[in-house]
Amino acid sequence: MNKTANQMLIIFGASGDLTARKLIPAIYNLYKGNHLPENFVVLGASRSAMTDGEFRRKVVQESAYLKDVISTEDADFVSKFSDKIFYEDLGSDYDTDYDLLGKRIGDLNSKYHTSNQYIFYLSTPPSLYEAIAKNLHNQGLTNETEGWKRIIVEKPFGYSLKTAKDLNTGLQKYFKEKQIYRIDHYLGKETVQNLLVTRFANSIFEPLWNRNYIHHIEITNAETVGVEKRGGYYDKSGALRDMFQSHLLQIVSLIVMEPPINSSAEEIRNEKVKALKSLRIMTDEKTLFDHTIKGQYVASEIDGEKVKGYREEEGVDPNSKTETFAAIKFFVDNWRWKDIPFYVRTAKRMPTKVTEVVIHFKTPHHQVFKEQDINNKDNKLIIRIQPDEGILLKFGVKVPGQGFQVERANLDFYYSSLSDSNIMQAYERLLLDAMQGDATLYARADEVEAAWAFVDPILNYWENGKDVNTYGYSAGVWGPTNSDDLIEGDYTWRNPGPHLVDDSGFCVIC
Ligand SMILES: NC(=O)C1=CN([C@@H]2O[C@H](COP(=O)(O)OP(=O)(O)OC[C@H]3O[C@@H](n4cnc5c(N)ncnc54)[C@H](OP(=O)(O)O)[C@@H]3O)[C@@H](O)[C@H]2O)C=CC1
Ligand SMILES: O=C1O[C@H](COP(=O)(O)O)[C@@H](O)[C@H](O)[C@H]1O
Repeated sequence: MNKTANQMLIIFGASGDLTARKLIPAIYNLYKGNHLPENFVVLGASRSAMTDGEFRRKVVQESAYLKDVISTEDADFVSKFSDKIFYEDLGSDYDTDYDLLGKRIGDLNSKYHTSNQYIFYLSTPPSLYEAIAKNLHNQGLTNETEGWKRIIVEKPFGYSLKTAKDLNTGLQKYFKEKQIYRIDHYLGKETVQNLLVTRFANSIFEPLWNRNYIHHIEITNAETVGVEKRGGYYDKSGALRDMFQSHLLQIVSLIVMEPPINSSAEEIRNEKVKALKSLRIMTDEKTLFDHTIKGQYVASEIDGEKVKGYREEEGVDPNSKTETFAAIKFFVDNWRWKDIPFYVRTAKRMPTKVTEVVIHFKTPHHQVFKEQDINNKDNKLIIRIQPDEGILLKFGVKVPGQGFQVERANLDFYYSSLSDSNIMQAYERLLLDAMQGDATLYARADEVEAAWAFVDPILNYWENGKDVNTYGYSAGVWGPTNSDDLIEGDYTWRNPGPHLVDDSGFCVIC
């Protein structure tokens, strides 16, 4: 394991939700797991007026996200952790001079020996990224003559291809690309990283991982929750920008990519960029009409409880056409994947929370056993990203008795069965990587732009095209009924339950 050097983490937008809900709990767990260096401090910065003590109380002692954890800890231990946290009020906006902030960073650096090594974490609206970068630069805080400097930026990284390019250009005026870490918390999930290992550390899958053996690929990302308190943000974003452009295209790139020559950040990211660039961009309205479906949840009852429709949510325009369901069919124009359809859907207010990838293999080219029905014909490899993380291979076995009746059996692996199943949460893993200077699990500028290049025409069509429908679906079902029509042939979406293997699943033949 790499050693983590002395450093300071400076969080902008520190008064916000992400800092309290994800960042400070992640840092706490890293501290507890002994992953932080001896000389390490966190400095929160935002416009809200707070003292160090008030900020510590907000994000540690009184934090709803740490309360349960710290209640079981020794008070001294918690207090030692709190002592590493500081706060600086930025004044009325993020684009004034940073003299006071610069001085505070300098003072903390001298007192706590953080070796002029700084990570700036931008947990603010993206419209502030360039101004923050410029002001840091003006303070000499981007200069690496003494100690490295890194900047982590949160999603959404852009609103379109153009805005993503503008953001890249804006940041690159003040930071070199190697200093910029674009976070995508799905890349911090063990099971997403395991896509690389499953493919490239085994010789049994890769020979089959192509158009000769794979019939189609299906990815489902479903959440039971609605937009919760983020209606204002979500209504301007929608499922395609919120989940598909970032997290799901990251997963797609790991499935599509060619083997990298080694596991370095640059080699892996080079292959991911090539993969994203090979997605066939849909330009004509007919293809966009046939291959994309958008939907929106309407009021319904789930388990006897009334659930609001999307348009009734706080912060949402009552006439909104923003999608809470998106399903896209697309092709990949390269040697490996020619003509193999990919189906990806993401949605809120689904029956269960699940993210999984299903690789559907082709049926044997000659049918020896005629009794096999369509659902039992194809071998499937199901890679469960969350929850009940694991992998399931479905294959045909003979039903005992006369004749050759074929049924499906399961070969399964669960992460929970590993002896060291203490899986680091995504933000912990990603923060630790950035602290150690490993950008493998962060998106590079060209990667983000390639993803936007694919998504932009769909968004343009959905926003301005002819005959675009936003189909309603009741909260608690698997989206608009016509979303099954997207899938070619006799196939439908696999609508999974909360567990990798469903109720009938643990028997050998099922
Ligand atoms: N919360 C989450 O689960 C996730 C968040 N993100 C991203 O992380 C970033 C931060 O998110 P989150 O903490 O939820 O956001 P919040 O709105 O809760 O916090 C952002 C902070 O930024 C400061 N701020 C400055 N200008 C503005 C402005 N115009 N509008 C709102 N806040 C402003 C505010 O602090 P002050 O007024 O004190 O300066 C605020 O506390 C965003 O880019 C978001 O998209 C990404 C994934 C998940
Ligand atoms: O980035 C986001 O992700 C969450 C889903 O994350 P998960 O780790 O719980 O799968 C989603 O709810 C949110 O809308 C989106 O902004």
